[in-house]
Amino acid sequence: MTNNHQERWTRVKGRLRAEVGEDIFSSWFARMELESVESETVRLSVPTRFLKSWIQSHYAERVLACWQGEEPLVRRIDLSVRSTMMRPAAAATARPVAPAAVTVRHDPAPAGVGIANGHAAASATLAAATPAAASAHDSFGGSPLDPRLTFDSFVVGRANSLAHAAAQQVALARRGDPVMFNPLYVHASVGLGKTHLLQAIAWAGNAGGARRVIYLTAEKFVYGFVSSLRTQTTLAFKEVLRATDVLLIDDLQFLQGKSTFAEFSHTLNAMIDAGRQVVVAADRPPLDLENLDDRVRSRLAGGLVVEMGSFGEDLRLEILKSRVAAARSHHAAFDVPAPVLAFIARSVTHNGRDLEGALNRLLAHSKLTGQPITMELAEREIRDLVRPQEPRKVKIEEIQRIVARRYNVSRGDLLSSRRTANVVRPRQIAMYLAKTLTLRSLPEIGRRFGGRDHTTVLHAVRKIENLVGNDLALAEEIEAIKRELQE
Ligand SMILES: Nc1ncnc2c1ncn2[C@@H]1O[C@H](COP(=O)(O)OP(=O)(O)OP(=O)(O)O)[C@@H](O)[C@H]1O
Repeated sequence: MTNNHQERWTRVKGRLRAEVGEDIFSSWFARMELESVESETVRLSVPTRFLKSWIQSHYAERVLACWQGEEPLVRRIDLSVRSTMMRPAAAATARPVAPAAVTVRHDPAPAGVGIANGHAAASATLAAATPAAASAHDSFGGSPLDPRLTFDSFVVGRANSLAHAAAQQVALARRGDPVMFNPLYVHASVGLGKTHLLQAIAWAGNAGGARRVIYLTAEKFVYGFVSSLRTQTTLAFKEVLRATDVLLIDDLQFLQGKSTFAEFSHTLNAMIDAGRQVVVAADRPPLDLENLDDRVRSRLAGGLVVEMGSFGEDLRLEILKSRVAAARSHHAAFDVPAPVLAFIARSVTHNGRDLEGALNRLLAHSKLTGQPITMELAEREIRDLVRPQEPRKVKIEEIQRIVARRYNVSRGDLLSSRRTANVVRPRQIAMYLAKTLTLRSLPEIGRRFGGRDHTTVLHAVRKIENLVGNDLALAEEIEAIKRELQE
């Protein structure tokens, strides 16, 4: 590599620094090095996989554009993770890492509105995301962490206060402290903050460096296990997992494969028995996880199970305000009038992701046109995010309770093996409603009705379907139960 290349690299870094600001530059690019320049390809390296994937997903185009600003012929940036084994000199001349106190903020590009301190109380005790914590986490083989997802940026409201408090407790515990809830199981529908909360625990838990906290998506757990089987290093994989103080598993509903379940079950048991903390997030309660065997399911249900409910309007408004504040730290001209924020909080009711999407559109508009955000503009921009009210989600237990009450039997009767006519018909109606009003499969419904076979459920569903076609009174009765369940 020539001096010429190095000089160019210095200028490219200057451009990058000017574009993203000193904080972001020192957090993400300070340890990036030029490896070589070969005709149209520039090869760069970073020390960790986490840095690589973060830069690739958030700054790839920007790095390329900065190179092209210096050298128009460059077409491709090839980013690799450099091995410290191969380059001992690199360690000796290591550049200063960004100071631990730097709060990493997200690139202010329209695609991502950063998040500001939404919950001031947490910030005094829980450290913010730092590259140091990220690379520690990365070296344990965890899934990539998003520096925006910290306790600081997690807004607390009625829907999530219990989950938040439990998560903080886990994050603040010290090695050797008695484990209070194990496992901590958090469930919520899509986009209500499960990943945010788990990653906040990972950032805060790893910040002090005293404990080993690993965040893994279920997908990564499967991948880690399968690839360790392939390379015959399963023992090493197990050892890494079992040597962690806190294991965070996200999206458990995606866990796949019989041997992976067995491995998950061993890991869970080994960790809990050794007094180490496990935190699991999923989109449904443990009892509804159809793929797991009963022992794992009951072990998961045996700790603290917390549901995060849907956001109320107040919480939505607070989340929006905190995001506007974060965006303003990059783009000071971004001002969303209070009535517009109130309108979004009232209309975009679905989840955190839609709220983020709504604000991103307004931010993009503000950046690209420089025009003020008006109510008219907001109504136009977020029209497709305003969804009609979805019918309330119905739980199988509720169906059983309401059907039992209406037909004057007990819920226990519905689950029992009794076959008297006064119990058989309500049981069939309840199974029919479970199939038509929930997304549960036939085997799952069978299990929830006292461990019955799926063919029994199928028979019940068909039976009631036939009856309602001919029996008006029964059809009306079932409609009334449905209305009661949807209220
Ligand atoms: N309480 C909160 N405070 C601030 N932002 C939140 C909160 N809850 C959710 N969000 C934001 O909403 C978006 C979606 O959240 P997240 O990815 O954590 O949801 P999830 O429950 O894990 O969803 P999925 O089931 O799809 O995995 C993220 O941008 C997240 O930061």
